[in-house]
Amino acid sequence: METVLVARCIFATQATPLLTMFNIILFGPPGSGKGTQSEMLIAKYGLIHLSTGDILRKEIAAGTPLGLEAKSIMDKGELVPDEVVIGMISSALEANPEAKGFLFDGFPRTTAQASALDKLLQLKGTEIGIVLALEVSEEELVKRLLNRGLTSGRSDDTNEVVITARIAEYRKKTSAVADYYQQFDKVKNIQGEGSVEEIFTLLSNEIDSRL
Ligand SMILES: Nc1ncnc2c1ncn2[C@@H]1O[C@H](COP(=O)(O)OP(=O)(O)O)[C@@H](O)[C@H]1O
Ligand SMILES: [Mg+2]
Repeated sequence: METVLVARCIFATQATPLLTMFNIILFGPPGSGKGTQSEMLIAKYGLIHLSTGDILRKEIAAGTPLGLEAKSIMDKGELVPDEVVIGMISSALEANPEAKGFLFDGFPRTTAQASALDKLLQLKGTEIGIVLALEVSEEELVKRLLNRGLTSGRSDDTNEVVITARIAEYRKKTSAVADYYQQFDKVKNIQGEGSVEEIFTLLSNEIDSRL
């Protein structure tokens, strides 16, 4: 027992070690801070970051057939078909057999994706540990996304019509994902307005309480 505690203290000065696999969904509307907080969380907990948006944008940049198909959908602020993103996540899970845990960002975006993810994780003998849902007002979301559009190079961030369509798509199809995980008592709502550090502390405290 003592040895374990000492080992934990040594590790704690660098990163918080995960003793068993722990998987997190960072949930919230576009612009709620998922990407920002993900970078900090993966560094702290040694998780593998799986952002379907980032993977799709890489496909677009590489000019692959998948990227071409995805671009026309994403430019309208709509969701890429379930089977496409589920396939991407399935490959990413297979490509990281040694992972201590995964941080899902921007996925699942529909309840069909959520139940597919549960099945994929079950096959690996693991599950979602917690769904952290960032709450941000619509006014603040639009402000942040337009601001991100000034530097992100993302065409879907520069047009307010597309931004509004993405938020509407979130309310129509994605918010139900929180209800899906609520039935398993896995959702924790987090105040997503405030400084990046304040929000990071709230997220970390929730994770630490479940480890
Ligand atoms: N706590 C925060 N306060 C203000 N702006 C933030 C905060 N967190 C993120 N942002 C900004 O909001 C925009 C969207 O954040 P991002 O992390 O990309 O969101 P998401 O991945 O959920 O779409 C970015 O320009 C980012 O710099
Ligand atoms: Mg993002």
